[in-house]
Amino acid sequence: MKKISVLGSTGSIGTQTMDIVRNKNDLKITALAAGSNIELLEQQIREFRPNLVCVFQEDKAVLLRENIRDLDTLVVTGMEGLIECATESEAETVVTAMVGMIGILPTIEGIKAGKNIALANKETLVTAGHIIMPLVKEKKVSLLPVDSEHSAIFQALNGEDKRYARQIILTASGGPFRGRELSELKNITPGDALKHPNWAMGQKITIDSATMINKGLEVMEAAWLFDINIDQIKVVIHPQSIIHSMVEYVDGSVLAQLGVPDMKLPIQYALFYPRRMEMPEGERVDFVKLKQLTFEEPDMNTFFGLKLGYEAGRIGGSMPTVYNAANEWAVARFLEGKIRFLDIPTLIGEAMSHHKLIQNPTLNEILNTEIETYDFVRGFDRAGLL
Ligand SMILES: NC(=O)C1=CN([C@@H]2O[C@H](COP(=O)(O)OP(=O)(O)OC[C@H]3O[C@@H](n4cnc5c(N)ncnc54)[C@H](OP(=O)(O)O)[C@@H]3O)[C@@H](O)[C@H]2O)C=CC1
Ligand SMILES: CC(=O)[C@@H](O)[C@H](O)COP(=O)(O)O
Ligand SMILES: [Mn+2]
Repeated sequence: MKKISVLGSTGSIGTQTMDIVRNKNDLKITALAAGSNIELLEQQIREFRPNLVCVFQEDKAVLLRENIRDLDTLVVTGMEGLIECATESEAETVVTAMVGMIGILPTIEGIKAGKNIALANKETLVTAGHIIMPLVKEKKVSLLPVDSEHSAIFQALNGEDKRYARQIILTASGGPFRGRELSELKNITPGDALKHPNWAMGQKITIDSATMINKGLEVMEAAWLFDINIDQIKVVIHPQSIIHSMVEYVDGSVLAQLGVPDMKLPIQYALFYPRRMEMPEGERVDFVKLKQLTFEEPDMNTFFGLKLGYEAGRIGGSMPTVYNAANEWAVARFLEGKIRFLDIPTLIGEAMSHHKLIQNPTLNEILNTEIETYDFVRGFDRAGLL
């Protein structure tokens, strides 16, 4: 029986993780964490009976404590509470499925406590990969990707000598605006951008897919996970999202992982690796029905957020934090209807140009860079410069 803690249990990855736990006898939940959705969290607590839960928002934690006073589950709150869930004594693996840089500290503390990590929260690795990857080695824990592309790359590298990998081919759906010109993206609404062609996901990552900033983040995530140079990672548009990514080797051989677009497979693979578990109710790839798989070059002029992602990754240091923090701020404002779609990559570019690079930032410097970037983009917006 594997015991797991799920941070972000009420979200898209979190609820799919709970579906897997529900269908398998060999997983037990020991801790759960969420931001504020105590209604769903209470249902999860009553079903899975964890020892510990965290609700980040303090007033909601007070309410939840009251609502589950008939149970033994302990309710904690805030960043301390998230860290308690990440380090819960019985948990062997922590599923990091929170959205955003809030995941950095709990992930680091989980690793320090000897927990294996099933990583969905890509923002953590993008901003603090230089701290997390050496720590994973030092603590001899595993960090397995949940992100579909990175799970595919992991599978395509499995059993191979990585020195023979010539490049990683990271596939991208292209999002709902694939093929559009820059001028056609001016009046995009949140409703338009939330219609991903293939994947049902949380709002933030769905907007990131529409701007292709998700792919910029994923290029940096892959560089950390597979210890490979940014320029050995090539993004290719594959609108069907059936090939989840590929590795090309020096002899010209290309290994790919394919599957229907369903996150249950990479989540389950990360939880049970190296075992492959039955996915009984899962849909299968039917090549005859599919008929064709197609590929295109990404349009980095229209989707200039992706170009900025490569730039941030090449520069390194604190620049990926600026890229990520400006994006987190801008996506939240776009969803509130406060800024326009193209303001998202514009703000990232402005924040990157303004930033004074820190080469090898400490954790505090990363968190300060996040705050400074928020201040900068907020000020840029307030000054009417957008
Ligand atoms: N969805 C997907 O298919 C994929 C997602 N990812 C990555 O996985 C991560 C999660 O994405 P997704 O599941 O879509 O996101 P969702 O928005 O659906 O879920 C986010 C989760 O994080 C929780 N959360 C937010 N803020 C806090 C906080 N301060 N403290 C504790 N918990 C918090 C939310 O709780 P609450 O509900 O209470 O607000 C919710 O449980 C992201 O990094 C994303 O990029 C990667 C690949 C695919
Ligand atoms: C499911 C998953 O891993 C997402 O990151 C997905 O890849 C988003 O699709 P895009 O390829 O459109 O960014
Ligand atoms: Mn992905």
